[in-house]
Amino acid sequence: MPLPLIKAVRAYVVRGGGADYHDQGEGHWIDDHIATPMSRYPEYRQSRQSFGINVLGTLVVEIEAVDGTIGFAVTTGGEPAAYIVEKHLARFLEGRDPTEVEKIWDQMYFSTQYYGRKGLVVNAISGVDLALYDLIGKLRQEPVYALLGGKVRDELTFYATGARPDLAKEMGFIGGKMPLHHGPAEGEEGLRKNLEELETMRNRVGEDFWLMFDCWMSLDLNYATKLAHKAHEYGLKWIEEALSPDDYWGYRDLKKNAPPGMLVTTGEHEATRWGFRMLLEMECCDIIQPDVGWCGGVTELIKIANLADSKGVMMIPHGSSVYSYHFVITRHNSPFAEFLMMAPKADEVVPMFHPQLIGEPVPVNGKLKLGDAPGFGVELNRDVGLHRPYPR
Ligand SMILES: C[C@H](O)[C@H](O)[C@@H](O)[C@@H](O)C(=O)O
Ligand SMILES: [Mg+2]
Repeated sequence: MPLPLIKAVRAYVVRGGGADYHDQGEGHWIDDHIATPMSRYPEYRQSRQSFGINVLGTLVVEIEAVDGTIGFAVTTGGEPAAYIVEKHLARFLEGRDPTEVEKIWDQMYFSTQYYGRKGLVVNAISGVDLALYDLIGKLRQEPVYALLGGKVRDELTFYATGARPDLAKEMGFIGGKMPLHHGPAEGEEGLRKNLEELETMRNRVGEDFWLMFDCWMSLDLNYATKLAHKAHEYGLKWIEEALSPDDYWGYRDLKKNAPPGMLVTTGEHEATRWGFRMLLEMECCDIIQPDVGWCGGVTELIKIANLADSKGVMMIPHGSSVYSYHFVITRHNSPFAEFLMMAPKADEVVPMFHPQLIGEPVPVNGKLKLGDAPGFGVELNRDVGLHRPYPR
């Protein structure tokens, strides 16, 4: 039974949290002296917003079918991504059958390959692809996880990312991923401070609760190797995104030299099956962490997840709210998921993409049973100040 054709594609931008979750107000843990590749410049060390981590804002993609049904999705991209959607990608959707996701993805990717391949362009493609799956689910009255082969487990289990893994333990999460606060530019003193923070949290959470460091691309191989070995004394479960996403050789060596039993993870800033094939075939990591809103969307994440599964590698998506939840629950090699603590003090569970998604589910006691509402099961909050910069 063919579905109603696509009538219109629209791209909006929104500021203030939501999918561009680094776009937060003053005093938020997510912008408090977190180590980054820019930390080598003291003026950009205290705040990631100072160098522009929140410069893009949220991209909202809406796809309307001829019967008036609307699918939508949000991701990081703002006005430049909206331009790419309206001026370049929309032509491959309007007038088409929404179920042609493979053909549409192929045309979006290869028509932009000369200036895209990763980053902003693939964020835009991802936003369109996610909105397509939301539309197909709404037209078929099925949740996206049903379109992907159905649940392989009854509920999702989460670790929490934030400044307070001790509070995350009290809230029922299986682990806490801490932002790394000091990079190589702060020398031995910074390394010592990193380890003191880890020791403090280990003493608060006990021996069995998972603790991880998220290094957000800030380290060099030598520092990362040293940190891994010293952190091993405190039972660090994994060291995440220690190096530049392009340094496949460094990740290969870090994984070889990491302490036995410590996991090396990366991938949130990697894109497409080709990027993840490189990570997998060079044996760069033990867990890949694509963001479904940045790696190419559901259509591409299916390919990425299957590549990882064929090599016995876990695929634990970077936190992206319902967009990763609907995928994770259908994958055997995704036994748990990430939840980003978006409360400023990481002391309470709030919806990750708040305030953009009406009905956005959150873990309770570290667990979540997805409902059977169509699509991704959420509606767009139209009171968030949607602006369409490139109307057609
Ligand atoms: C906490 C990290 O610095 C990032 O802000 C986070 O978004 C990402 O790296 C993650 O894995 O959640
Ligand atoms: Mg990360």
